[in-house]
Amino acid sequence: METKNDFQKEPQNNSQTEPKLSRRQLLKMAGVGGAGLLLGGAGVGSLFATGAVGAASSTATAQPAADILPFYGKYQQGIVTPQQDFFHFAAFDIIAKKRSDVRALFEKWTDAAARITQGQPVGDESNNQHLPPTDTGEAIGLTASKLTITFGVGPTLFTKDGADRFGLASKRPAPLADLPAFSADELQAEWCGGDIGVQVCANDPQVAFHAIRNLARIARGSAVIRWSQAGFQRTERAAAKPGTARNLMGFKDGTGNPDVNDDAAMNDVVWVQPSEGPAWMTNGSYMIVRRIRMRIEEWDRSTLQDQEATFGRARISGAPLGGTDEFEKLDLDKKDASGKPLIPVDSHVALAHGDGKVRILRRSYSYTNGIDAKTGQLDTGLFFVCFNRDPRKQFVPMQQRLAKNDRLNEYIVHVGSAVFACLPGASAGGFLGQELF
Ligand SMILES: C=CC1=C(C)c2cc3[nH]c(cc4nc(cc5[nH]c(cc1n2)c(C)c5CCC(=O)O)C(CCC(=O)O)=C4C)c(C)c3C=C
Ligand SMILES: [Fe+2]
Repeated sequence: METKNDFQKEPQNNSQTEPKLSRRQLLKMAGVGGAGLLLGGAGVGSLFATGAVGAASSTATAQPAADILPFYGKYQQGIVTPQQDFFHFAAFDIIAKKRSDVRALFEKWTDAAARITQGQPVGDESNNQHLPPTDTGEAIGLTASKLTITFGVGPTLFTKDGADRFGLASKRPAPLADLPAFSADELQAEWCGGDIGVQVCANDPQVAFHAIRNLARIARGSAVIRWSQAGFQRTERAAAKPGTARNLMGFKDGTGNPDVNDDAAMNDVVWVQPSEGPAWMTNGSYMIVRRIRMRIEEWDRSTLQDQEATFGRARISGAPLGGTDEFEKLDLDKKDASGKPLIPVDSHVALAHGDGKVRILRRSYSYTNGIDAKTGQLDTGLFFVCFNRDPRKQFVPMQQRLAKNDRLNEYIVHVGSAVFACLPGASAGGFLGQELF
């Protein structure tokens, strides 16, 4: 596919008769660093063109195949992909007015994402001394680091304040509804919503940041970042043994996830099926993100017994209480000698598990954002991410149970929330959202 972002466009006019402006003035006029780059305009374009110098020095980095995940395919990467070490999430709001502009943005984003996930710079290299570099450069010399970029569209892309902004209202799938308010919510507007959600994961934090930064740069004039959050888990290198990562409360987090290698389970839990409609969402998935702050100062003062009863699992092994192995079946009927359930009925796993019939795929990361200036407490927690086929039947009832009775609520507070319909994968030559826009 040949789509060029605004940084790749070559000047279109070589006239030498334009008034002389300093390079700095030209860059400002052109809105450099943003999509306002009016290179088609005669004056700016011509002067830039006359200044092209220098032989292009390659920024290509030899890429070990093991560090590259394919971009094109039936599904988007970053959903059933084994979890990478670092994460960067950005919610964007569209400022463009026309559906064709949104479509053009997705064409450009697809092209950029297809390149950077393969360890290539955004767009073709250019050594034009009078233009900003096409790529921002901080990933030069770095491997692709299993970079994945997963795009989703939020309910407000379809209707906002009752208005059918882009003529897409009739295409909104019913499961892409605003989440209901949950009883324990303390949501803050600055961590909520977004017309588009972009999840970036990689085994290097700079590679992940580079992706978000360049997508935002390409979007300038069409979309702006509404909020963003970086996240992490332990790196594979730091782990003495491979295994489930721990969250910031010190517990293994992810044990009870369905097996991402089990296609039947993924079709049941994650992927929107052809029968479910609309067609543009087949092989997509709904992504819920919740920014959940942990009151870790309180948590760190609670006893081990209380901590284990809160989750219903042992801290060190990760086994269900009363068991010995992390992956043994969760048996909520097991009782102690006095007839009391070994896994408390109000523990996190008991409530999340329910009858075990409704599942979600979690893909969360820890986050830390310095301190809360008002309280002096750490602003840290879990950036909860999950994928499901229909949030109304999966995430929502589960979170309703948790919000009402979960012992964990004493130590956490949900401050951010958003829901996105993650598009199906794109095929080479096509672009993400092609069926929608
Ligand atoms: C609505 C969905 C869920 C939210 C929100 C949530 C928040 C949350 N979870 C932990 C830590 C753990 N969760 C664990 C298990 C678990 N959690 C959910 C769902 C939500 N969690 C599910 C579906 C499950 C699995 C239940 C099962 O069937 O076994 C565990 C235990 C280990 C594991 O299975 O991953 C931990 C630990 C935190 C800290 C948190 C919010 C900050
Ligand atoms: Fe959980």
